[in-house]
Order: sequence, then structure tokens, then C-alpha cells
Amino acid sequence: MHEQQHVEEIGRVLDGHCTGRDGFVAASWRRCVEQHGMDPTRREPAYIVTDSELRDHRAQAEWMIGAARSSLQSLFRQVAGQNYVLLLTDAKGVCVDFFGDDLFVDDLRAAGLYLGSNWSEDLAGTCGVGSCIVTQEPVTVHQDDHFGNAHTRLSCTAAPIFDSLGQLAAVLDISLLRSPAPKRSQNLAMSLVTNAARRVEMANLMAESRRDWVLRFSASPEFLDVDPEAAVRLDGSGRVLGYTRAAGKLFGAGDVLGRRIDEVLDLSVDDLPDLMRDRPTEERVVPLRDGGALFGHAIAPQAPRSAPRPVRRDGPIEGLTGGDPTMSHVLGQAARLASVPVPLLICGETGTGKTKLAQAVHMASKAQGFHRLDCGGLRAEVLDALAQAAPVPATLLLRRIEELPAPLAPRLTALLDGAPHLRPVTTSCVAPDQTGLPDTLLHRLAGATLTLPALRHRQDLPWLMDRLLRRKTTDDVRLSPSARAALLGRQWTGNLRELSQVLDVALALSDGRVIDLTDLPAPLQSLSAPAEPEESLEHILEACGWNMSQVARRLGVNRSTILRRIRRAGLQPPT
Ligand SMILES: Nc1ncnc2c1ncn2[C@@H]1O[C@H](COP(=O)(O)OP(=O)(O)OP(=O)(O)O)[C@@H](O)[C@H]1O
Repeated sequence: MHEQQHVEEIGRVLDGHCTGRDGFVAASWRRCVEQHGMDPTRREPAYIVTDSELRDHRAQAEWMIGAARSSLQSLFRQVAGQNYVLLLTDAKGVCVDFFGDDLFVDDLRAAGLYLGSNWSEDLAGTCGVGSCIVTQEPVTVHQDDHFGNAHTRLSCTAAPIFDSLGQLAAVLDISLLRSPAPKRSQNLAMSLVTNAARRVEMANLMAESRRDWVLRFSASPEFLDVDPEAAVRLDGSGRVLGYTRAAGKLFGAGDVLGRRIDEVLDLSVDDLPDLMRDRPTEERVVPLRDGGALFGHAIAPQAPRSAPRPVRRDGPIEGLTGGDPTMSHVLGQAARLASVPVPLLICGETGTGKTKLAQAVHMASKAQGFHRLDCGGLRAEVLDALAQAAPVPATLLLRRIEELPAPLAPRLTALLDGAPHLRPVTTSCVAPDQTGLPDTLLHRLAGATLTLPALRHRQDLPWLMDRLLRRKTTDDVRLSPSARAALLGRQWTGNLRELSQVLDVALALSDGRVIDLTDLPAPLQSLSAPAEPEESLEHILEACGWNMSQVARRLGVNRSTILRRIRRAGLQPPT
């Protein structure tokens, strides 16, 4: 089409005539003139940002460039030799990454298809990237769809890439310097670029979700595990923390973030373990609320939420934490002090692992013997017997020193003075100044004081839960997401002792594969509070006439969970 005809067509569109252009192209032409004040006869070359501006744009888009790189590389391999060029622009339209054939680099540069070109509509006029940013949809801007006369030889197909919070993060554009006249010649380019954008969103969501559940969807079981179409990232209670564009569409209108998965799908968070890879793909069906279904693939958190990198675990002391910063600091001190025969006082709430640490210190020390005295109800004869024992270098563990009967304090002081081969390692549930010990004794016990954090303040609770579970059972027992979330939210006034006991109870009550919310004993502090009357499963089943779908809806879980609970409760339908 001649340049003059192109200019005249733009004029006709501005006058309100329909010329057969796509609606978004006509709308863009109008914006170019009416909002951006552009002249249809313009022939301006592409706008290139300065080197320092480009550095800023690239720095801000660094994470996206990283997430997109392998997808772009594989896309470029698919179109190699066909004169396509790939541009990744940021959400403002500035090209921050580029793949093109070196042979045409001068032509590409002249056409503005290069690093640093700015393809926002207000600078470049109607173009693939600019229209994609405005419409937030994949578009092809083919030849004289472009506004003005500078870019009418190009064919540009662009797809938006959204971050996991639903914000436009980048645009992936595939352009041709010279293309066949029919616009439909770019249909394949459209399919390539939209698939690549979907994969970049998926890669980005996966990289962000190592500490959360991910649920991926596909319409076909064959592609579910290898190339899913959509994905959401979920917290332990099933709330959406992030999503890919396609998953947003699946969730329908409204805000996706923060919604619970069971509000949208016929699926509860407790069903996620049933959708993991150990089940055949065909069985991993996710019923949709509109009666349809997709195949689902749930991926459990790979690293515990908020647990930092674990410290070295090569000794009995270092292995007591999964990377909690306070614990790591205290254990670092303990490891250094272990081989120095100074008296240690270990403080902390009941059950925080003081005795365990004292034993670990002994193991890491050079002491040969180990004596353990529980100070509550301690008798004088026991101290006397110790005073008579052979003088072998030994650790003297004094548990709960605050319970030491007051009359025994001078005797214990005398024992320590007379037996320098005994290295006292003392535990206390109260702070040193609350022990009620005379200063003479306290100074002989507290050469260094180590204070262990309460479990509710530790960041490695998920690691501790998994470790204790693994130690307690050789079977592959998992915590359901809601059970895990409930445990993470507890106050743990009994600390590690309480955690250990709760897991013992839960293991005994569970079906041996998954520990459900209902398998957990009530937290101690809630036992005294009047409990909310809760409808029993049996009662709900009767009220719903044993209709599983109704029961599942009422309880907000899916049918397989109900069937599991019925089996476990040993309930039988009425005959
Ligand atoms: N790092 C750990 N990993 C697993 N279990 C632990 C750990 N630390 C402590 N425990 C378990 O927690 C329970 C309480 O530990 P410990 O007896 O060391 O606590 P404590 O602080 O000395 O308690 P108290 O002051 O009430 O005597 C024990 O059953 C112990 O096995």
C-alpha cells in the first residue's frame, strides 16, 4: 500500500469509518493522533534510550530477563533461519533483551529492533509491543497496521507476560523485517509467542514458590507434568499467593489473590496431597464449579517457609537447628565453648531442648564421664557419693537448678570446689537472677550463659516438624496442608516436648499416610476454653442423606476427603 493511501486510511478511521482493520488497531490510531499528537505522515525512526537509561531498565527487569532467557533461547532455536527477531521489553516497552540473527544486525538496528529501543505507543505509534501493553492481550501488528510510515514493513506479534501478582511485567515480541502480505501468515508466530510467555510466567511462579504449595493445571493428562497450562501458588490454608495469567482466567472475575482455592474449585487444600506426582495422572482430576474438570498436579513446598539456609550439621550441637538465626548463634557459641572446661548455664522455657543441648555439649567435649542430677528433690547423699567417686574428667549435668532444695546449695558449692575434674553444665527454666541460688553457687555454675529461644519464636519449626516425623516413623507420612498450617500457628507453650507429643498422637490417630487436621490433639491452652459445638461427621452425613457431594460442599472439602474420614471413623451408610 502506498504511503499516501495509508495516511488516507488513518484519516478515514479518525472520521469514524470502518476500514476492516482490527478494532484494537483502529483504537490505537485514534490514540496516536488524539492523545499522543502524532502526525500520520510521520517517518520517525525508533526511539532509543541512552546507555545509562538502558542499564536502569535492565537492572529493574533483571529477574524477568533471567526467568525468560531459556524460554527465549528455545523459541529462537525454533524460528532460527526464518529471519525472526525476538525482543523482550519491560512493562514500559523498552527492549531489555534481544535475540536476532547476526547477519542482519545492521538492518535490525536500523529498524529499531535492538536493545534499548522504546516501543511504547506514545513514542513509537501503533506497534506490537505498544498495543500489547495497552490491551494486555497478545496482538499482531502487521505491516501497515503500524501508525505512520516508518515501520510499515515490519510484522510484530507480541504477548504480555504477567508477574505472579497479576501485574504486567514484560512483553515478548517476535518480529519479521519482511513478511508475506496476509496477516494470517503470523498465526504460527502468535501461537509460539503466547506459549513462550506462558512458560516464562510458569517458570517465574515456580522460582518464587519453593516454600509454598503449587497447583498446576492442564486440560490433557499427557501434558500435565511436562507443560501445564496454568498454575497457582498457595499458602498452607489454601489461599492464593500468586498465579499465572491463564490461572487468573480459570478463577473467573474478581480478585484472585487471597481467595481460597475451595471458593473457586471443588477442591480443598487437604486434597492437594492426593494430586501429587505419586498418583497416576488420569486420577488427578480437579472438578471445576461449572461442571467441567481439569487435571491437577500439586507440588509440596520444597523448602520450609521463612527457614533460612541450615547451618553446618556436622556435629552433635550444630544438628539441633534447621537454620533458625537465634538457635544458630547460640549453638555456635556452645560449639566453641564445648571443649573449654568452663561451667555452662543453659536457660530457656520448659521443653526448649536444654537437656538435649547439655548432652550434645558433653559429646563434643573431652570429658570422659557423664553424671546427671535432677535438682528437684535432690538428696545430700547423692552429692556425697559424687564427691567420693574416682576423679575422672566428667560432665556434671544439673537439671532444673531452680528446683534445688535451698539447704543443698552450700553442699553443691563445696562439691564443685573439691572436684575440679567435674565440669558443671546446668539447665534452668528461669533466668539466672530468678534461680534463687546464692551468688557463691551461681558464679560456680554460670561461667557462660546460653539462652535457648522458645519454639514459637523459632523460624525452623517446619524443619523440626519434618525431622521429628521422619524420626518417629519409617513410613512416608505427610502432614496435610491445613494440619501443617495449624501446627505452624500454635503457641507451643510446651516447646519441643509438646511438639514431639503432638506428633506422637497425630501419628497414632492418622490413617498412616496423611496427618489431617482432625488427627491433631487440641492445643493445651484451648482445652480450658469452652469449645464451639461442632457438628459431627455422622450428623452431617445423616442430614445430607449420605449424599457425598452435598456433605463435601457443606464441609468445604472434596469427596475423596469425606470418604477417607468416613473410613477412618468406621461409619456405615444406613441400609
Ligand atoms: N533438636 C531437637 N530435635 C528433636 N527433639 C528435641 C530437640 N530438642 C529437644 N527435643 C525433645 O524435646 C523434649 C524436651 O527436650 P529437653 O528435655 O532437652 O528440654 P528441656 O529444655 O531440658 O526441658 P525441661 O526444662 O522441661 O526439663 C525431649 O523429648 C527431647 O527429645
